[in-house]
Amino acid sequence: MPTHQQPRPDPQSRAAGPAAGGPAAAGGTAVVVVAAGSGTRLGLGIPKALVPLGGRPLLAHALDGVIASGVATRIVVVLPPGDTELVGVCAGYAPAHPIHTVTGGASRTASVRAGLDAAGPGIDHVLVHDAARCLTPGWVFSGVVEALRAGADAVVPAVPVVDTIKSVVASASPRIGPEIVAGTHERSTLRAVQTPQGFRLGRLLAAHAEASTWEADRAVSVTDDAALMEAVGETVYVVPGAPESLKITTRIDLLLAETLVSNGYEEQS
Ligand SMILES: Nc1ccn([C@@H]2O[C@H](COP(=O)(O)OP(=O)(O)OP(=O)(O)O)[C@@H](O)[C@H]2O)c(=O)n1
Ligand SMILES: C[C@](O)(CO)[C@H](O)COP(=O)(O)O
Repeated sequence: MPTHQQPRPDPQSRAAGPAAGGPAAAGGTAVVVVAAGSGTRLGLGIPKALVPLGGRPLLAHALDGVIASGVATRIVVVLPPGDTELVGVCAGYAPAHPIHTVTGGASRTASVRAGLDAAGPGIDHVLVHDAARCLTPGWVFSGVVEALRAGADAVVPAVPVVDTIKSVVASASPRIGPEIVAGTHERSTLRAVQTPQGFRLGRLLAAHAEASTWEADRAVSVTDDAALMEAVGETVYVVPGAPESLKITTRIDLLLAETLVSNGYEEQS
């Protein structure tokens, strides 16, 4: 069944939280929020997680969403090296919601690895979430956790692709145009993948360990954790994502996010 035709889960079901458990939920669920990126494409000269949205840093919106979802037994935030401000944002959630902070690396994959190392004892499942997807609704977190509890070792939320996607190669006549089309993908099979991506912690750690032995160019082309799981032969399940779970990458994304916040989307999620 296409993901977009699946029913939207009842938001009340998230109140069950991690203790409710299921066949595959013996231990806790850690949420690793990766927030160590520099925000080069946004171009505001400050780490993206610190950029204000509706007057509060992106990271605060992301943490509000994680906490409201009720799925986390432990929250780990991965921060840029040398940060002094985002650590204060995290400290503001204590004592009700203690946030564990660690320093990230030069790539998203390195930052995720640092977060996984801090997942702590008694954790079965981990959700890896981009701080840049700071408006993700709680029902997306719940949907990922439900699939893990039903027995999946890897789960991604996704939405159908609305553009026609083509592969390209370098053109032999750059005077006319730099690239030519090499093929057109069947759109009905394509999904735009979001975060939080959920995993059985041991399996994701094993995939990261395997990836650390790869050649640099292969490792650099990995843009999400699910791709590491795919590369080691794991089955990755897909559950519904949300359009408002956009990744704030460029100025136009920030403008859209400002509009969503000022129209009360967070309160509705
Ligand atoms: N070394 C890195 C790079 C990225 N991220 C995180 O991974 C998520 C997705 O990355 P992206 O949106 O590309 O963020 P930036 O790396 O900050 O953006 P840019 O590439 O424009 O610099 C973000 O929450 C970002 O903070 C991270 O923790 N560590
Ligand atoms: C993980 C991700 O958000 C899934 O869509 C995406 O791959 C991150 O890409 P980025 O280039 O590191 O922002």
